[in-house]
Amino acid sequence: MSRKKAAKGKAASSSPSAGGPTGKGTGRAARSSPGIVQMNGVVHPSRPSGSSSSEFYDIAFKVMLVGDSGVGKTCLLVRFKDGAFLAGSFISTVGIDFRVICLLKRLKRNVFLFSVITFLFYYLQIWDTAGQERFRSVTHAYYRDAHALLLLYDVTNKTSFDNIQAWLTEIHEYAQQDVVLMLLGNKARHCVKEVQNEFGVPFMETSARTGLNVELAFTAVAKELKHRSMKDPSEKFTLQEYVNKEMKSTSCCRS
Ligand SMILES: Nc1nc2c(ncn2[C@@H]2O[C@H](COP(=O)(O)OP(=O)(O)OP(=O)(O)O)[C@@H](O)[C@H]2O)c(=O)[nH]1
Repeated sequence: MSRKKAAKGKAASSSPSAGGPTGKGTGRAARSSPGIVQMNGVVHPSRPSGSSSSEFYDIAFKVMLVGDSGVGKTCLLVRFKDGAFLAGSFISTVGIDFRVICLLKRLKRNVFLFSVITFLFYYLQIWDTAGQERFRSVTHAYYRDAHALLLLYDVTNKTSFDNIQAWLTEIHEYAQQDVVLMLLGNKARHCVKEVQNEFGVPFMETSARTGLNVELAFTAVAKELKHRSMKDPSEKFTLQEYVNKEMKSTSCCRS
């Protein structure tokens, strides 16, 4: 169990399969009562009451946060899940931990003369890994069934940037070939509208401290995963284009 999480009373897991549901349509297994989804001790609001279950379906994806120790993986996850910044002394993650986050998408369809609103639930099972070298063999085991990887570096720490290539090599070796990959430059101090990167993977800057682009990073990955799972070739979606468009349309200069 992660010391960091233990200190904060969060659940942790010790085996790659202990996380429960991943993959399309399996996110319902741990629902305990109407309105509540409980997965490994983490409780989330469920579907709106009074709605027919046939109107809904769930998709669960396993997303992993990887990158050097101290780049802000845990803080990014906490910012996304709780909307707060973990300030204070830095306690490194030990091993691996995960949290389940429910994203709700409102879909409007026209059926005859009526507009039908349905809700699509995505369960993102987000795994926070230890960045320290000594835990690398443990985290490799979890890459295999990850649907998406968010690779973080710290924009204020050149070594963490220099290590990206090594991380990419590792990812190509252990993760699935079609894994969704996104590079995040965390601890950004300014609003960055659009940045190119030399690694040929979708990229954006984030700040767990201010919240800059944090939600966008996760929702963009969820959208890409959803798009792939729908297998609808008529619907074109490009992760980098989506991110660039969203960044242009939002006023993100908050740091
Ligand atoms: N200024 C700033 N500091 C940050 C940001 N994100 C994280 N930090 C700080 O960076 C330090 C490391 O953050 P963590 O989230 O614990 O780093 P980690 O990547 O999970 O580290 P490991 O668990 O060792 O892999 C902490 O002191 C955080 O407060 C950010 O966006 N801006």
